[in-house]
Amino acid sequence: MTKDAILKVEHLSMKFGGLMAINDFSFEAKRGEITALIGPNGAGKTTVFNCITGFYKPTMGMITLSRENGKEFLLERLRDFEINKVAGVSRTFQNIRLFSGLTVLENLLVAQHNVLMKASGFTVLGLLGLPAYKTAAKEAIEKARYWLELADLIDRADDPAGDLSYGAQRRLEIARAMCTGPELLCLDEPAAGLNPKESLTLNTLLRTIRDGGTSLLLIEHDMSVVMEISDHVVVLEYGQKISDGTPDHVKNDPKVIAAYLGVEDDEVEAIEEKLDEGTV
Ligand SMILES: Nc1ncnc2c1ncn2[C@@H]1O[C@H](COP(=O)(O)OP(=O)(O)OP(=O)(O)O)[C@@H](O)[C@H]1O
Repeated sequence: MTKDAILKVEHLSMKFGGLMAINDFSFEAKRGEITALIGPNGAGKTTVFNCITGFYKPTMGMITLSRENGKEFLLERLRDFEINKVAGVSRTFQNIRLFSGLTVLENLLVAQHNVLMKASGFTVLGLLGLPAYKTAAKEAIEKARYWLELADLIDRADDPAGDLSYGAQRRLEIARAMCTGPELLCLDEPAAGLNPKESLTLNTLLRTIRDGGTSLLLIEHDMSVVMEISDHVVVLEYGQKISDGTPDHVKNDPKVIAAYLGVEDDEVEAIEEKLDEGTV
């Protein structure tokens, strides 16, 4: 059975003044898969992410998110908080954005603030006495503990988030995003700055998230992570798609090799001709 697309990006363009950062870019992310968006520095990956998650309004194009219940949302028409709350898309950023003075557990409870406030009826009395609030608070703690276990952080639950190692802080950010119950999780360079052991722990966490039914879209420079865990890789160069397929397909695509090595277009064509002739 072919998987359906959770995210469809069609003819996306984004212009900054005279610079066409993204130029007629289309791709799909399938439900239940890890899709990686890769490309050399300045290729436009973060810009695409910012368009999907509502931080930028695209100059042109359509971004459709299809939820599991069949509801569809045109993300370019929603505001960033609606993309999270209504369309079920969560994201992390290149720079870690935790409350470093709060404990690890508190960071995950803050992420569930909306659910808790709703259960309180938005009143102080509600916070103190409503059974609905007590139930919601208990569920929020259970959910936080569940994600702390999976992120291998349960032993650090009561420590300030700022005391965690860099790799552990990255996992905490991902756990925090998962506490909002997304259908699509967008990760901006989750492996940046991690040591090899932390990278392996991250890979396990990301696979667990996918196997639990959440689709993932990630920007990543660390090819060991991309090739190891991605089901599907999309390659951008100068705001345009140059390759799209399985990790093996992309890894062997002369255009991708050329983009990363800085080879000229005519040299790529020469390599492609040789590949077609079977002489390389
Ligand atoms: N807010 C902005 N205003 C003007 N130009 C921008 C803006 N954001 C990005 N750009 C430009 O758009 C192009 C794509 O940048 P982007 O950050 O999306 O690339 P990237 O692939 O994420 O790069 P990196 O891998 O280095 O993070 C670059 O030329 C960048 O300078």
